[in-house]
Amino acid sequence: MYSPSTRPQPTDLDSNSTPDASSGVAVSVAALQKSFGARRVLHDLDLTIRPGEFLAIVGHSGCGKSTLLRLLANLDPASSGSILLDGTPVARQQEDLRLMFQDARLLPWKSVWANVTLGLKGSRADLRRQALEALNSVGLAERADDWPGQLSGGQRQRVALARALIHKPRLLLLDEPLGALDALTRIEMQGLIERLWLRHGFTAVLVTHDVTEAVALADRVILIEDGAITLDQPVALARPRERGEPAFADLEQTVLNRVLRQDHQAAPVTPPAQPTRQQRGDASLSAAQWAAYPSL
Ligand SMILES: Nc1ncnc2c1ncn2[C@@H]1O[C@H](COP(=O)(O)OP(=O)(O)OP(=O)(O)O)[C@@H](O)[C@H]1O
Repeated sequence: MYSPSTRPQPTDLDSNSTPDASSGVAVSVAALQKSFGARRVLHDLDLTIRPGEFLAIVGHSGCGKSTLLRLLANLDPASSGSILLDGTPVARQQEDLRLMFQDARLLPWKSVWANVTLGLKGSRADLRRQALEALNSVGLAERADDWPGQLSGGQRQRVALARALIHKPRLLLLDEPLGALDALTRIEMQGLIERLWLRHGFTAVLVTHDVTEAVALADRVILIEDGAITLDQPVALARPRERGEPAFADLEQTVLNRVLRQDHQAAPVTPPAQPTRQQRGDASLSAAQWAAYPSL
């Protein structure tokens, strides 16, 4: 086990490691606001991320997690406020960051290795060498000449990860990248992302619905609620983290309780009128089932 402050040296992880373990970018967000027409999604959001930090963002659907990520990536303009990467407006730091989404977004008519080197310039031999190196770091070098359609969902996400990392980003933005994967593949991918983050030292921002995933990976978990950050929870657990350990479970519960409390504090909503049995056309329900209808 190693603590967050004593990252393993690259050579502890594998022989292809990049030596710089502190190459992440500092992110500084101040008084950030974003509205879509009359709908105000983010308001007066302040956030500082340390170089090399792993931050997870959780929150209810529609709270503005992806919106914040898109602003950090400069894909959308903020309504007001500022986003600085190492003190420079994000618009001028595009080369420093890469994004990864829930779907791998690979070009189906290009081979796996050609997908990985998209946007890179160089001789074919050099690009292929770089692609093989990147694919090797995600355990997929032997699939370099396959087509994306021949890969599983998890393998496609590995290729997307290789495609992001080949650019040596200083900031990696992850928008629910494991959301479509089965539970086992998801845990394997979490381990891979953690190892690559430890090796390369980039700053990572992960949007996730999965509180366990957030606590497993992040140095800090923030909760967005009503357009602002309402929880900023450090996760000072040694890595790699053991999900079954009491300290892990305690933190997981702390975050989960806070997320769920939003529901209890929300303004009461008038439930829609229940349909009559006749309107629903369902005579097969037992009296007990019918009584429990709202939860069926
Ligand atoms: N381009 C857009 N135009 C109009 N409204 C938008 C646009 N993008 C996002 N929104 C709105 O902003 C709000 C936040 O959306 P966002 O995608 O950031 O939520 P989220 O927290 O990532 O949700 P989820 O967890 O479901 O992905 C939503 O109400 C959404 O409808």
